[in-house]
Amino acid sequence: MPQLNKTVVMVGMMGAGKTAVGTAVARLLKVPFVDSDDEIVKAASRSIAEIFERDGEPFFRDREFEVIGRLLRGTPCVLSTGGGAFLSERNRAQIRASGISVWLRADLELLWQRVRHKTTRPLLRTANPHETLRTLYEARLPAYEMADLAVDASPDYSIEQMAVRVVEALKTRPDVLAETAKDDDA
Ligand SMILES: Nc1ncnc2c1ncn2[C@@H]1O[C@H](COP(=O)(O)OP(=O)(O)OP(=O)(O)O)[C@@H](O)[C@H]1O
Ligand SMILES: O=C(O)C1=C[C@@H](O)[C@@H](O)[C@H](O)C1
Ligand SMILES: [Mg+2]
Repeated sequence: MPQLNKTVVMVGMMGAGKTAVGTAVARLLKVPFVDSDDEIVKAASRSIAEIFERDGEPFFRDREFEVIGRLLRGTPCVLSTGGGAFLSERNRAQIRASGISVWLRADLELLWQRVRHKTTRPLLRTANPHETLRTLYEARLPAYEMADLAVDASPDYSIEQMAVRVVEALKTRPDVLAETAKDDDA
C-alpha cells in the first residue's frame, strides 16, 4: 500500500458514514483511525448529548477545534470529524494546512435512513427531525463543497466498497498517497 503523507479528514453530514467508512479506510491504508467526536467524549468523560446540554454547542465547537488541531499535528492518519466541524472557517483552515479533506456526499433520504433510529445526535432532538435534517443539509452543502475530494455514497455501496472508493480518490493526489519502491515491485 502506498505511503500516506497527509492526514485524511473525513467530512460530511451526520450519517454520511465518516466514522464507519473512515475506520475501513484506515484499515486499508494501514494507518491509525481517530474520530474527533470520540476524542471529545473521552476527554470530557461525557456523551456528546450531555456536553451539548450542560455546556452548550459553542463549548463543544471549541473542544472540537482543539481536538482536530491536536490530531492534525500527529502522524498522518484517518481522522473522521463530527458533522458540523467543516462548517467553520477556522477548522477548514487547519485542515487545509496539514490534511486533505474528503466529503462523503450522500443525499438527504439516505442520511435520514441512517440517522432516524438513533437519539444520540443532539441537533436532531426536535419536534420534526426529518425537517431539521433537511434544513441542516441545505445550509451545510456550500461548506462541504469546499472539501478537496468528494466521494458519492449510495445505499448500494457497502462500507468496504465506500472505503475502496475513498482510497481510489486519494490516489488521484500523489502528494497525499505516494507510491513506494516496494509497491512498484509488487
Ligand atoms: N456504506 C454504508 N453501508 C451501510 N451502512 C452504513 C454505510 N455507511 C455508514 N453506515 C451506517 O450508517 C450509520 C451512520 O454512519 P456513521 O456513524 O459512520 O456516520 P457519521 O458520518 O460518522 O455521522 P456523525 O456525523 O453523526 O458522526 C452507522 O450505523 C453506519 O454503520
Ligand atoms: O452535525 C453536527 O453538527 C454534529 C454531528 C455529530 O458528529 C456530533 O459532532 C454532534 O452531534 C454535532
Ligand atoms: Mg461519526
